[in-house]
Amino acid sequence: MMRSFPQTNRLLRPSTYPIACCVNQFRMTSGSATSSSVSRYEESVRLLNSLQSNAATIKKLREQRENLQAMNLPQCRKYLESLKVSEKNLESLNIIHVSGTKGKGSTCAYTEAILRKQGLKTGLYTSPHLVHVRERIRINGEPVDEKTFAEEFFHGEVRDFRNGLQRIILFSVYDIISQEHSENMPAYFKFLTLLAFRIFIKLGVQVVILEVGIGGEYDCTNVIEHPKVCGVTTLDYDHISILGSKLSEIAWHKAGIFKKDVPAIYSPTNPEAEEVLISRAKSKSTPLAEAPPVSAYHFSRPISPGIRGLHQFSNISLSFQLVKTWAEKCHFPLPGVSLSTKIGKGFDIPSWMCDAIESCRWPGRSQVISTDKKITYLLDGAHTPKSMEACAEWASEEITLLKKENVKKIVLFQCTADRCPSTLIQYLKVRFQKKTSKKFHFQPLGIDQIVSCPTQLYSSVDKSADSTNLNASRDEQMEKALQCVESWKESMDDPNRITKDKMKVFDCISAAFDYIETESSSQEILVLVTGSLHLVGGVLNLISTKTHQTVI
Ligand SMILES: Nc1ncnc2c1ncn2[C@@H]1O[C@H](COP(=O)(O)OP(=O)(O)OP(=O)(O)O)[C@@H](O)[C@H]1O
Ligand SMILES: [Mg+2]
Ligand SMILES: [Mg+2]
Repeated sequence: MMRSFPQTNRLLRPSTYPIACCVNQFRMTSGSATSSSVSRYEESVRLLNSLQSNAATIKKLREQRENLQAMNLPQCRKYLESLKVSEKNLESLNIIHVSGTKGKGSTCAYTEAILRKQGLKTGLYTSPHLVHVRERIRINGEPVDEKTFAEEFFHGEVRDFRNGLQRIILFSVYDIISQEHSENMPAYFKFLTLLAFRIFIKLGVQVVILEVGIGGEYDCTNVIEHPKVCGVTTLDYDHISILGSKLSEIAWHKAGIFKKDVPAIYSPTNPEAEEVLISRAKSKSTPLAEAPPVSAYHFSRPISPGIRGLHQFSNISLSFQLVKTWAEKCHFPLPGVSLSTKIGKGFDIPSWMCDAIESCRWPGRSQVISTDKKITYLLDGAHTPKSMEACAEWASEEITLLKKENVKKIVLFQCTADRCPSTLIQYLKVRFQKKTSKKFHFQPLGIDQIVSCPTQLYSSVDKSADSTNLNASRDEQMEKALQCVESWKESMDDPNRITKDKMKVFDCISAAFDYIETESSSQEILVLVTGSLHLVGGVLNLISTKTHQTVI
């Protein structure tokens, strides 16, 4: 059924496409970098990857972090100005802005799925990607197509023959930015954020769900000044070298997205972090509420959410709050939902909303894939203490449900950036408490072997591949892989019984994947892939190319 919007609702009218352009008198199309053998899309990805900072640059930048962080937003404003993206254009996107440590992507995915169910044209901006960089920019839940991505990226041009002079007018993001800011090109994430805004505006989406990259206060998504509602998901320890090592410090950054008179809702957190959220909201005149437990809602029927795991219920509750608050602000009626319910309180969840929650797909998070090679993959991109705990709990339940208790279990694990292998890996061994018939008992995950590798897909780097990540050096990642297997051994009850053949390190994901496939020729195997979303993405990439299954 097509949905018609209230005529009076100015807010939901799609914006007009900004005619950002710059004139290049000198460049001729024949001189373009696109050759017939390289598609325009591949060329876009190669240029995008050239904006990634390599490991050595990141180290250098770290030393000047304070200054650089503060520069981020003023720079973004300059780029937007060059692109002729006005505050009004951004406001017309009716943005829902989401920060937090864990569950941002999942919360955004649920929020998007619900609003799309009501016929809205949605834009969704998330990070990181699993296989294709286009996954980060979604239109109506689907990754933006290659053509649109490439067109907005570079070599979008029209010719102007006025006054007998041929002028080429550029309108794509890379062309404009590289012409006007050649000395100061935005880095990868910043560039993608600008590109996403341009694509959303061009396609006239009616709502954008915008995931923060890192932190909030200084994140380039925070260039938006008038979101409709903000959300803060579960807080945990991550990016501590940037955000601080206390939850209260982390909360300060996350609350940086709060805006005057724009309602914000947060998932429950510890008292110190909550205090910071509340005081920052107060100083910014932000109406703030805590999302209630999922039991506060009245579901019209039992549901089986599209993203598995009990931890997802806090994300679901937050998405309900974001949707309802957004609808209220945009005067967009939600059938079966009373918009007058107070923010932070439970409300009736009609059956169409249950359908949306069930149909939501967010690969790489609590995902199960069985291949015909006698391998069951459990994939989850957990990479913080809380998410590793949630992952272990989910994996253990899944193993029981799938009746794979007695199957050989391998963990394919890597931990990246400033995260600590020994802190994270202990959760895989932890025997968590499971409640059965009013009794608690401990259930081990029963992992027999660990495999680790850098999060690089192949041993040689292809700079035009979507999966290219130059942020960490191969040597650093190999070092981390060795630490991972050692930490796993140390976490065992009897480390001396762990033999070398139970601890494998490979130089790329593909080599690790081939090893696991070979192992499965003689026995059934269950593989838990976790510790990094880049690792999970690489494995999904290999499963889909090698087994031709649709996995993302
Ligand atoms: N509410 C939660 N509590 C604990 N762990 C969670 C929660 N939601 C998601 N996770 C875990 O975090 C991982 C990443 O989920 P998701 O992509 O939703 O979060 P994110 O905040 O976008 O993460 P990233 O930092 O990678 O952008 C999942 O694989 C899952 O293990
Ligand atoms: Mg993160
Ligand atoms: Mg994310």
